[in-house]
Amino acid sequence: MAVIAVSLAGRPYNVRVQRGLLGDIAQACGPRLRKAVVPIVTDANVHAAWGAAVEASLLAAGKQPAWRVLSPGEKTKSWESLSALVDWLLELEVERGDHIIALGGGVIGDLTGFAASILKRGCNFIQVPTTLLAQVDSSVGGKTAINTAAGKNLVGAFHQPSLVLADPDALDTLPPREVRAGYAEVVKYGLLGDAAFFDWCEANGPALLAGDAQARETAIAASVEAKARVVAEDERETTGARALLNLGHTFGHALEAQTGFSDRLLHGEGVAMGMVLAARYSARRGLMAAAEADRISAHFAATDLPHRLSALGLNCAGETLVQHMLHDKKMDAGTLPFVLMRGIGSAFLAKDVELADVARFLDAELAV
Ligand SMILES: NC(=O)c1ccc[n+]([C@@H]2O[C@H](COP(=O)([O-])OP(=O)(O)OC[C@H]3O[C@@H](n4cnc5c(N)ncnc54)[C@H](O)[C@@H]3O)[C@@H](O)[C@H]2O)c1
Ligand SMILES: O=C(O)C(=O)C[C@@H](O)[C@H](O)[C@H](O)COP(=O)(O)O
Ligand SMILES: [Zn+2]
Repeated sequence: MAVIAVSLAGRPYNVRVQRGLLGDIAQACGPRLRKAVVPIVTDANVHAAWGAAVEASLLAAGKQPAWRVLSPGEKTKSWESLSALVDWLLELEVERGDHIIALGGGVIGDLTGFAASILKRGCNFIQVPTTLLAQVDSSVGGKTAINTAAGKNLVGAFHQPSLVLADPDALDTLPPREVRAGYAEVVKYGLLGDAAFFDWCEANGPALLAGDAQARETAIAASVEAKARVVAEDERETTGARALLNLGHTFGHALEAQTGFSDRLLHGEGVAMGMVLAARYSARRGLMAAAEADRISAHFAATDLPHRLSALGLNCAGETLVQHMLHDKKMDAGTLPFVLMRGIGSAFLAKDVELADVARFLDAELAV
């Protein structure tokens, strides 16, 4: 069990990592659930797996869950879902001081957090992440968003939850492919700033993916601690510190867009591929030893995550991927800063990257 504080001036909150939390959710939320009716947003898979346990806990505490069960998948992060969700919350007469519960993966957390941010100019919400990705990354830090036709997370807000409840047992029902996708974001913390944690991933990643409870808890707590530190330093991604959490994402989001935000490539899979590309591009520019980039690629090969661009079957040119990148939120006065690496554990923001060079690099990667 771990409790990690996200230290934001005036709005600190805790992330509780504890087995069995889902069956004890009413207790864990405590007086935050101040009314008899508790709005819970989830998706159909999560509801089928964990709805009964959550409902039993609430009923035992004299609460009545009001369920909003959405379609699983990235396409649910849309204007349509947002609009319908906000209308539903208004019908429920949710007040600013109430807490909306987001029970699910990053899709549910991002959408519900965004709805909470705009409802009555800002309502409380509690993140109850049920995927590895959401437990190690998306439930913490307050980035909320939907996708639009132009790209990924292009409409959203910074809106922090008031509590995060991460139950590692929730991962028992998560499909292995989703566990692997979430694991990519775990590895990210090692690559961006903690070489020893990457060593830990190499040694323990396979056990984690095989279901080792101790490895999971260790990875979740270490990841949340790393993210909480960065978020406390640069909540709104203004100083450059938080931008490092975007390692692999400029490439990854372009790949997600090119594959139509579909099951062809999950977010975490795109990030794994994107981190390999960031490493290989860093090596190409002489910033990082090629052997280090190969080591990253080998770890994703060993954990069955994407590591070769040509294997994705994209059937497009590098320039097409670069066009997607032009929508990246890091774009600044016509230039796009890239998170590159000087080595494993040493990511930095490079502001001198030429997109034409990135397109040539991607053409070469698409060809091997
Ligand atoms: N806000 C952030 O800081 C941040 C960080 C990383 C990723 N994200 C976003 O998160 C999203 C990806 O999140 P995700 O990988 O959690 O995907 P997801 O929310 O789509 O969940 C993955 C799949 O697992 C199912 N599922 C969830 N929990 C389950 C459980 N316990 N048992 C069985 N099935 C379960 C879901 O129904 C879905 O089919 C992307 O949109 C990404 O952009 C946001
Ligand atoms: O919390 C952050 O900051 C991150 O960048 C975490 C990422 O894993 C996450 O996918 C985030 O949503 C990407 O942010 P974006 O600003 O590029 O949409
Ligand atoms: Zn991500």
